[in-house]
Amino acid sequence: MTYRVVVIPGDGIGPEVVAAALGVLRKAAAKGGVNIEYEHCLAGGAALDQCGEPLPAATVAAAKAADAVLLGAVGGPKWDGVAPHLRAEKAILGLRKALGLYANLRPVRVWDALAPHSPLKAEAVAGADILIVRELSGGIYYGARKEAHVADAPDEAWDTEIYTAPEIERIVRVACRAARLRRKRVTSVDKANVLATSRLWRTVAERTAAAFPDVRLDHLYVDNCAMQLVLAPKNFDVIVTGNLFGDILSDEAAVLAGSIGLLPSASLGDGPGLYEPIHGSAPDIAGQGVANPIGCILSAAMLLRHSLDAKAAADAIEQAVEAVLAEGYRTADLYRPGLTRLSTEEMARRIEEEI
Ligand SMILES: NC(=O)c1ccc[n+]([C@@H]2O[C@H](COP(=O)([O-])OP(=O)(O)OC[C@H]3O[C@@H](n4cnc5c(N)ncnc54)[C@H](O)[C@@H]3O)[C@@H](O)[C@H]2O)c1
Ligand SMILES: CC(C)[C@H](C(=O)O)[C@@H](O)C(=O)O
Ligand SMILES: [Mg+2]
Repeated sequence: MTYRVVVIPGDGIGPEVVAAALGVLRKAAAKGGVNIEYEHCLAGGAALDQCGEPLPAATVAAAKAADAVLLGAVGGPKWDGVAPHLRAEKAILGLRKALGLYANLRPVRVWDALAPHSPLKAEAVAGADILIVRELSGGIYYGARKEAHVADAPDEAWDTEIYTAPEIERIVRVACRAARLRRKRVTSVDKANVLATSRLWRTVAERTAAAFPDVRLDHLYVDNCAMQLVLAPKNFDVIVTGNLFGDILSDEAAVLAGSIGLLPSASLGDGPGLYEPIHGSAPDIAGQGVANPIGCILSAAMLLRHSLDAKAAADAIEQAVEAVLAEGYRTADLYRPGLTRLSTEEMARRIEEEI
């Protein structure tokens, strides 16, 4: 059979890391006998420039009809002044909603070769291996808001956080199932000392996890979690949390790994999955060929594993990344004297060769 993958390069470093990841994906798929047809689509600022809207209907239709979507990143200062409904970031939020992607898996793995790169103590981060399970289709991202174009000088704005019990149940189930395949611990993160949504979250998390007696559930307030993540990252196995807290904690956790350019993600629902690095369009380094493509490359590995049932090809990519890092190859974000510095494209080619 032939799988269909929609490719959305997006903006800034998006097209650079997606080109790199596609080379690696093609190599791993060819070696593993996985047939893939690719269709390139527009979203974000690139779509706004070409079609006048950040998420064209054709992109949504193609994504819905595909087996999976690989996305780079969207947004950037060029489009920051547009009306709220035209913001490039709306493309991501719209796509997640249209595809019903409620479970965002953000694995944070500290590769042995990179522990010394962390600004934290190498012995504190070495071996840390955390899976952040972020609720992706609800919460404050999608609640009602009062919003006006800043150009109209509004004097008030608000956002609303809503969570329902079924939304919380299904994401906690995802976390518990994932924990069963790992170290059987789930930390649910909320702000239940202040927020009503968090108090519901905590109650429903307890109730849901009771059906997984082999999994140990504990709770942390998000402010404490932010601190514990950098103090004692090895105490975490699976973290399950809401949309906004998951967004923030995953960028923080990238510091453990050494660079945000390393972290992949899978966004899953009942249809095609969306795979993207957790970083943004990095306008400060776009166009220089220095972006770290590994987050996007590992997202392609997650795509193979979760949407194309191609575990061996996914493993091959992850092993190649580990080997290339162990051999001392680094993009600019992780470069140190004595190691070998590679461009975005060179890093991708090195990983392809390793496969
Ligand atoms: N999924 C997405 O498309 C997504 C995610 C986050 C941010 N954004 C958008 O991206 C734009 C820029 O956001 P930001 O600057 O806050 O976050 P960012 O993640 O783009 O960049 C933060 C910092 O990390 C660095 N960085 C990011 N990716 C890197 C990589 N692969 N290799 C090396 N360094 C890397 C950047 O150079 C920058 O210094 C904004 O418009 C934002 O809304 C999009
Ligand atoms: C671009 C933005 C909408 C997005 C989010 O907040 O979900 C990003 O930060 C992410 O982490 O994927
Ligand atoms: Mg983010």
